[in-house]
Amino acid sequence: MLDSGGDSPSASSMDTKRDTDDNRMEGMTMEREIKHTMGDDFSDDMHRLPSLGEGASNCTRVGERSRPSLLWTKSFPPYSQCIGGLGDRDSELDSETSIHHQQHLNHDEMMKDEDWMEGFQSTERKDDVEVNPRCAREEMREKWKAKAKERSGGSYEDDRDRWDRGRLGGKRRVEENGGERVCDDEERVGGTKRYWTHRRGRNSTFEKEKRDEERKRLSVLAEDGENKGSGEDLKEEAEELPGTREGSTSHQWSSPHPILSKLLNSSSTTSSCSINLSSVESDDVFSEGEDDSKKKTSRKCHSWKTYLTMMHWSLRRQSSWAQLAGHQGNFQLSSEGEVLKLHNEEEAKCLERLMRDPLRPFVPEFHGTVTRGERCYIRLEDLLSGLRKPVIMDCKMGVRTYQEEELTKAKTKDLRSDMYQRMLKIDPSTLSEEEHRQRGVTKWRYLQWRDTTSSTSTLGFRIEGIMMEDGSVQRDFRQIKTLAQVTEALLYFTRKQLDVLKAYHSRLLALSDALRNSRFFRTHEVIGSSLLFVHDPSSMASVWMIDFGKTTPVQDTIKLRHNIPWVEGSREDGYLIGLTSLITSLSQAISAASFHKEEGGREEESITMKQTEECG
Ligand SMILES: Nc1ncnc2c1ncn2[C@@H]1O[C@H](COP(=O)(O)OP(=O)(O)OP(=O)(O)O)[C@@H](O)[C@H]1O
Ligand SMILES: O=P(O)(O)O[C@@H]1[C@H](O)[C@H](O)[C@@H](OP(=O)(O)O)[C@H](OP(=O)(O)O)[C@H]1O
Repeated sequence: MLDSGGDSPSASSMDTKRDTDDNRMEGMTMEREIKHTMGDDFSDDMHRLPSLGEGASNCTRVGERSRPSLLWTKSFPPYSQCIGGLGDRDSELDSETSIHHQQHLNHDEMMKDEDWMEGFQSTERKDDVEVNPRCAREEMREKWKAKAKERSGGSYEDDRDRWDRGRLGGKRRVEENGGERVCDDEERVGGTKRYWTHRRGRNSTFEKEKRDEERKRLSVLAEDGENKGSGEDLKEEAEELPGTREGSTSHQWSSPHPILSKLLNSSSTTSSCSINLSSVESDDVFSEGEDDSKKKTSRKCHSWKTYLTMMHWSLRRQSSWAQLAGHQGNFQLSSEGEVLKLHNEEEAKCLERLMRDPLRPFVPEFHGTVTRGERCYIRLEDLLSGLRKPVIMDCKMGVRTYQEEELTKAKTKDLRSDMYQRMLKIDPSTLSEEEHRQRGVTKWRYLQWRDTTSSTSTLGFRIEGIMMEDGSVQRDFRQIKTLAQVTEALLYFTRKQLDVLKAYHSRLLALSDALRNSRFFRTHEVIGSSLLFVHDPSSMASVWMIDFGKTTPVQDTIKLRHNIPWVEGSREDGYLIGLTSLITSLSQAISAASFHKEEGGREEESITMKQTEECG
C-alpha cells in the first residue's frame, strides 16, 4: 500500500464503489468515535458547528512564554543537548535585523485575549534528563582545553562546571537557572504518560553563557591560520541542510558525533557512523572504507585544530533536522538551532497571532525574523531538536489546498507545464484534450487534481510524507483514499507502538480542545497547513501545527465552521474534518495494535509452554 508504483489513481468503478462503501462504514465508525473521544461539543456529525470558545481547555496561559502541554511518552532531552545549534553565525544572528516576537507581544493585547483564554491551566514539563555517555567528547575537550590554555598563555578558564552545565546539565540547569524548565510531573493514563511543559529561556543568562563559550571556542579556532581556510569552508558547508538537498529523498542518520567517534576509534576499520559527509576535506580524511594506513597518514597531516574544526562542524551536522515536505531551498538551520524558513508576510503575521493564542502550545515557537544576505527568514523552534532518529509524518490538513483567490487567478494565470508533466506522468487520462494541446495546466487545476486524487477532499487531510528512523522518506501517498488505508499507514509509521499511538491520539484530542477555544482558528481560513507528527525510538511523541503560508484572516461577517465541505465563497477549509478523520484512524490503529500485541503475547506464551513441555 505504501508503494508508490503500481495502480493508476483512476480506479475502476468497482474500486470506487468499494472505496465509497469503505468510507461510509468508516464514516459511521468515525461518528461513534467522535462521540466517544471528543465529548458533546464534537459529538454530532461533522456538519455541526463545534461550539468554539466554550468550555475550558488544558492549555497554558500564553503570556508566560512557556511551552505547555507537550505530551511525551517518555522524557525528552533538553534543548541544550541539541547540538545542531553550535556555530559561528551567532554573532550574525545577533547583529542582523532580528525582531524578537516578544517585542510584538504587547501586554495589553494579551490581556484582551484573557477572557477567552480563561480556564487555561499551566502545566509544566519536567526535565528528566538522560545524560548520554560522553567520554569521547570529554577526552576531546580535555585536549582542546589544554591547547587553548597554551594559546591564551594559560588564561583559559578551566571551568568544568560551565561546560557541564551547558552540555550535560539539563536537570542541573533547571535548578541553577531559576527553573528554565519545570514539570508538574502530572501522571496520566495509568501512570505511563505525562503532560510536559517546556519553558523556553533561549535568551536566558545560561543560553548567553553557552553562546559566549561557543564564540570563545570559535575565536581560538579562528586564530589558527593554518586551518582557517578549511574551517571557513566547513562553516559554509555546514550551512546546507542534509534534508534540503535538491532531489534528495533520503537522509542518512548518524551515530553521536560521527567524526569524533572515528577519531577516537582509529583502530576500527569500519565505522558505525553513516552520516553523509559531503565535505571534500572530510572525505579525504575520514571517508568510509579507507584503509588504516591512509587514515593514519592523513591524520598526521592535520593538526589537532583541524580535528576540532571538523568536530565542531560535525556537531553542527548532528541536528536531527530534516525537511519532509514543502519547497526545497526554503529552509536553513541557524547557529542557535532554530529553523529558518523563507519569510512570508502572511505566515509571519499568523505566527505572531498564534503566539498569543491558545494554539501556541501546538505551534513551533516563533522568534521573529532575521535577514541573511538578501533574504529574510522567519525564526522557528526546531521541532526535531533533541531527537536522535526522529520518525516524522507530515499531514496536510483540510479538504482543499488552494485558496479561493487561486481560483480567480486561475482564469488569467499562466499555464504550468511542470504541473502538466506531473499529471501526465501519474495519470494522463485525467488531462483534457485542450490541456494536452497546451501542454500546461493552471496551478488551481493541478492543486484541485491533487486534492481529489488523494484523501484531501474526502477525509480532509492527506499524508504528504513519512520519514522513518533510518532516514528513508516516502512521499507518494496518492493511493491512500480510505480511512482503513490511513490506519494501515499509521500502523506502519508507528511500527504498531501502542504508547506512541496513544500519545498521538491524546495530543490530537488536546488540539481539538485548543481549536475550539482558539480565536485564531475561529477567524482564519487555514489552507495548506500541516500537522507534523514526530516521535523517536524512545517513544517520545508529539504533533505540531506548521505552515501558515496560505492561512488568511476572514472578514468578521464570515463565521467559519471548519467542519463542513467547501463551496466557492464559503472560505470553509474542512480542517476539523481532517482532524476528526485522523483521530478516528488513530483509534482504529490503537485497537489494531492492542490486538496485535495481545496476539503476540498469546503466541509467545504458547511457545514458552511448548518449550517447557518439551524440556519437562
Ligand atoms: N519548525 C519546524 N521544525 C522542524 N521541522 C520543520 C519545521 N517547520 C517545517 N519543518 C519541516 O519542513 C517541512 C516543510 O515545512 P512547511 O510545510 O512549513 O514548508 P513549505 O515550503 O511552506 O511547504 P508547502 O510547499 O507545503 O507550502 C515539514 O514537512 C517539516 O519536515
Ligand atoms: O504536492 P505537490 O504535488 O508537490 O505540489 C505542490 C504543493 O501542492 C504545494 O502545496 C504547492 O505550493 P503552495 O502550497 O505554496 O501553493 C506547490 O506549488 P508551487 O509549485 O507553485 O510552489 C505544488 O507544486
